[in-house]
Formats: sequence, structure tokens, C-alpha cells
Amino acid sequence: MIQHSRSASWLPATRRLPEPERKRILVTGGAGFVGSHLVDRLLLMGHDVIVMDSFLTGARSNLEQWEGHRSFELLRHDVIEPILVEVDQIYHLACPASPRHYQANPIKTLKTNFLGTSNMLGLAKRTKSTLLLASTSEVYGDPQINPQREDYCGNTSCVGPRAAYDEGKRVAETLTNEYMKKDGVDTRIARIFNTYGPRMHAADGRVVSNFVIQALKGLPLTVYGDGIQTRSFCFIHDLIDGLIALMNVHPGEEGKDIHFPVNLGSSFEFTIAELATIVAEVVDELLAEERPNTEIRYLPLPIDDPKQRRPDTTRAEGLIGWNPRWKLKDGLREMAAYYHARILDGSL
Ligand SMILES: O=C(O)[C@H]1O[C@H](OP(=O)(O)OP(=O)(O)OC[C@H]2O[C@@H](n3ccc(=O)[nH]c3=O)[C@H](O)[C@@H]2O)[C@H](O)[C@@H](O)[C@@H]1O
Repeated sequence: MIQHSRSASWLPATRRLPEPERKRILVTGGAGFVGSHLVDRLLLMGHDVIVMDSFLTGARSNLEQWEGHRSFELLRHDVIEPILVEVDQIYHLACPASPRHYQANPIKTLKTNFLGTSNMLGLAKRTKSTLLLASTSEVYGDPQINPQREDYCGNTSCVGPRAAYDEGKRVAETLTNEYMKKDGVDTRIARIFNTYGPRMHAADGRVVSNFVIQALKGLPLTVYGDGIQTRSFCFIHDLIDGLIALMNVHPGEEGKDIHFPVNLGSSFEFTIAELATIVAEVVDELLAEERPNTEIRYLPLPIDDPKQRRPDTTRAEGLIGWNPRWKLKDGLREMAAYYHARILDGSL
């Protein structure tokens, strides 16, 4: 059945699942980059979605397409404070994710990861709902093996500049695992590797958004260090496929361990210098102009910046049959078009 809201005919048309299949789903951090794409997909699938966000880094504008839709509810609430809502599933995404944001207030980042995750696990226990924790590739720190498998314990510093986030996420994983073992909470842990796409906060300082915006504005691309550090970039729609598949996986006959962390990310590794070249090509194509002299400005490499990062996704493939499908260039085209429209309408 196609559902339109009572009040606004311009709302996106969604399915409405029959009662037993339709779930009430809480998305913490649902106004952020990943969260808002997840909310879009869950609503389009026909579920009821409650978004909880403190708007510390999330933006209301990421969700404005849903305001007034009867399956959508938005709560301004900081996950650090307990809350009681009746839900079937919890995607726990709330936490600033860009180094610029999580370093701006490290204590808050730690509290979000410890107290926030503890609150959500308590809620999952009380409501008997399934909780998926959005963890991160940062739990591997500056990895000494490449690619990283889920059983690699990582190389982090608990007093380094990235510690509030990577140690915060490590303790969030530990909490999740202990609630699963001790209290029988049905949990999933996704370790998300560098993800990019439309709606990334324009000022969050991450490499893909920085490069695309710089190229669109004709500014030099800021490469930190010599640009030989690597990352693997996953397009947002692929990540959302993976998160939903992981949330809904069941042990099955094979008795799969669905609670152990699962890497979600692209297996194609690029140096940051290569990324700069590809972004310049994509933006030239969009603006239909030859700009052979895209300038690179080399800036110092941040302390503890991981030198290499690429997920081993064998586990995701076996457990949920997941593999990213978007090619880097295609994803960058989407992202460049998104920011370009904002530059043209004056909002960027
Ligand atoms: O996007 C992500 O998924 C991840 O982003 C960051 O991790 P990081 O890999 O350091 O991401 P970026 O800040 O985008 O940096 C990637 C690389 O590009 C470099 N960089 C960044 C920005 C820039 O303008 N120029 C540049 O060369 C950085 O030094 C780093 O080597 C966060 O710490 C992670 O939590 C998050 O999961």
C-alpha cells in the first residue's frame, strides 16, 4: 500500500508494511549524515521511525523531507540522558564522527560513547529490542596489518588526540558485548570504514567533503602529509544496505555468530593523493571545464593519523552477503552535484 501523509501531498510516497512486519525503529543520531540516509531508507521500506538527535552535529535540514509524515517522529534529546520509548529495533549512531568534531569536546565524545551506549543498551534490554551499535574502523587505530580483520585488536593510544573517539568506541563495543553476554540483549556491532556521500557536513573537515568543496570553489586541495596514507571509501547507499542487512540477520541453521563485530567498508584502497586527482577529474567533468592545474596545498599530517586503512570484508560477505556496489567515481559525482547545487543556491 502506498502511503501519503494527511497533511502534505509533497511528502515522499512510502510503503506501509502490514502490522507484524512493520517495526518501530529508533535511530539515535538520525539527523546526521549516516543517520538521515538510514531514516530515509527505513521510512521508504514502510517502517515507523523515531529519530533522536541532540543536533550537536546533526542538522534538521537532513530530515525536512519527512516533517509531517505520520511514520516519522523527531525527538531533540541527548543520548547521554536516559529515555523511555517503546521500540523494536535501535540503530545507535549518535556520536560526532569527524576528527574536528570529536576533538572539539573530547569529554562529551567519551560520555556519548559510554553513557549514551549504556542508556541505549538499557533501553534495548527493557524493550527486548535489537540494538545495532555503529562502531568504527578507528578501533584499529593506526593498524600494523592491512587489510584489517575483525579479530585484529588494533593499535590505539589511550592518551592520543584521537583517543576520545577510538577508545570511546572501543568501550562502547565492550559494553554492547557484555550486555549481550550477561543480559541476553540481542546486539550487532558494525565497524564502519570511511563513508562518503551527499549530506556530509560541509565543515566537518573530512577528506572527501573537503576536496569536493575545494575543487568546486576553485581552491587548492589540502593534502595532509605527503598524501601516501591510504583509505578505502564506501558510498553511503552501500553502507545503509549493510547496516540494515546486519540488523536483520539471524543465526540460522549454521549458528552464525551475529554478535561479533562486522567490518563494513570498501575493499578498494586509494592514497589521499590519488583521491585528490580523482576528485579534480570528477569536478572538471561536472563543471564542463578543463582545469589541468588543480593546485595541491601540502599541510602537516595530524598526529596519530592512520597510515593505511582497508577492511577485510570476508565476514560481511559470509554473514549478510554484502559487498559495496558503488564505484568511487560514481559516488563522487553524486556528492559533487549535491554540493554544487548548494553553492548555486547560496547555502554553501
Ligand atoms: O570518514 C570516516 O569514516 C572516518 O573519518 C575519520 O577518520 P579519517 O580516516 O582520519 O578521515 P578523514 O578525516 O576524512 O581523513 C582521511 C585522510 O585524509 C587526510 N586529509 C583529511 C582532510 C584534508 O583536507 N586533507 C587530507 O589530506 C587525513 O589526514 C587522513 O589521512 C574519523 O575519525 C572516523 O571516525 C570516521 O569513521
